[in-house]
Amino acid sequence: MTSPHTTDVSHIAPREKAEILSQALPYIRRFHGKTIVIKYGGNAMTDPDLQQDFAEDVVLLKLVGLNPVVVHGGGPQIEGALSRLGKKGQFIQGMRVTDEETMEVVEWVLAGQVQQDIVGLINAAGGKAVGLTGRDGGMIRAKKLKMLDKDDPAKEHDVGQVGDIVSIDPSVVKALQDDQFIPVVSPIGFGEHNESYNINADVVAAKLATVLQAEKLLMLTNIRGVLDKNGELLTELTPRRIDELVEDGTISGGMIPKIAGAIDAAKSGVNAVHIIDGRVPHAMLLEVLTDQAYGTMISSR
Ligand SMILES: Nc1ncnc2c1ncn2[C@@H]1O[C@H](COP(=O)(O)OP(=O)(O)O)[C@@H](O)[C@H]1O
Ligand SMILES: CC(=O)N[C@@H](CCC(=O)OP(=O)(O)O)C(=O)O
Repeated sequence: MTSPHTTDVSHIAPREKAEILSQALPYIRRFHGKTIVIKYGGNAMTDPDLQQDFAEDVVLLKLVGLNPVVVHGGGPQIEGALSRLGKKGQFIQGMRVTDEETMEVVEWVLAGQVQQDIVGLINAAGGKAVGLTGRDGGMIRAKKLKMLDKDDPAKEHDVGQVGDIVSIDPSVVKALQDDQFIPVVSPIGFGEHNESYNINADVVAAKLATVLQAEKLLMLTNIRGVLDKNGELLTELTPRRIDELVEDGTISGGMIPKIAGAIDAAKSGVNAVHIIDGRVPHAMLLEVLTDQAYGTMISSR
């Protein structure tokens, strides 16, 4: 019997199943030993069945010889915790304005709850996940983000303890990978005086992919990819086209830091950068192990 969320494949004959599996071989060979950074967005992780699929896919990729590194978000989960405290999140250009109390909530929700949920699911699926924040192993050094208004650069917004990445030392991630662990990273950095910073998870994923010289960066979100003004999926985007779409307001909100991170990673040598729909079961396997193109691919030029 299949579990309620699993697609029923009992009608497929064993020979056909074997054929389907064997078609993954060229991809497994191509990506064997390569690092794949997966940004798991807070909006993509709201369905428990999809979460389980996600964890199983991460384990499968690891067991066939790839090196997945998960960077998770948790925007909606932070929002839920804030509202229980009677607070409402405020965003400027896709970044959460983070006062001291909000920072405490962010650390607690991301590192204490979301990260540990993902670690538990991956471990239950047969992997060996280890949760980390940017503090662990001195991984993510940050400073206060200076945010200039996008329309009037003379104007500055105070977004509180939002971090701008100063440097990433990936040695702890590499050490874990070498020992067959799957790192699960929360987007929290530390400053000169040991203060914590809230960093957008897309920004962390993109920078980590660059520093690790990852083969791929997959950003799983709650939408088909980047859409144009008419709601049509844009399957490939260049930096120039992206500038136009941000300029005319087609790209807004949480898509701004995502697309900015995606361009940075593509320009810095990450071979393939994709924004894909995390609501599609096994979105990651489809993208990595089949020739099917999904979502939006961001090119470097
Ligand atoms: N042009 C666009 N195409 C697609 N999504 C967009 C666009 N502009 C803004 N968005 C918004 O960006 C959201 C994805 O960003 P975000 O909510 O931060 O997701 P995540 O939690 O996965 O990081 C979409 O759900 C959509 O509301
Ligand atoms: C500075 C900033 O905005 N940090 C984000 C961190 C979590 C995140 O990025 O979550 P998603 O990937 O689900 O959007 C926040 O506080 O919501």
